[in-house]
Amino acid sequence: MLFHVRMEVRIPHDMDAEVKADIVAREKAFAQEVQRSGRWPHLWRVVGEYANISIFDVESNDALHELLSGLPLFPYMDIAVTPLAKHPSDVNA
Ligand SMILES: O=C(O)CC1=CCC(=O)O1
Repeated sequence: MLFHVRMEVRIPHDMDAEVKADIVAREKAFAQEVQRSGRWPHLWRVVGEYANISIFDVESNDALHELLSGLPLFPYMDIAVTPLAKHPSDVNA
């Protein structure tokens, strides 16, 4: 199942710099591990925002929730999920 996911990062401005750096480093390592597994085929920065647009390819809603809630930045992100279905005019469908 494919999902379009928008993540807006909202780290508190008063977070300790070392704590922030550790969370961001763990986020990167986790994200790259999931990308290498094939379950996170697209990760794009939204121009001008501390936000990303991602495509996930996972087996279920529950699998996506488990993955997203495992992100180290999860407590500091606003996340919007859009489930995707095949478009009847898609020549690749
Ligand atoms: O910086 C972001 O958009 C948040 C994030 C998601 C995966 C990652 O490595 O950073």
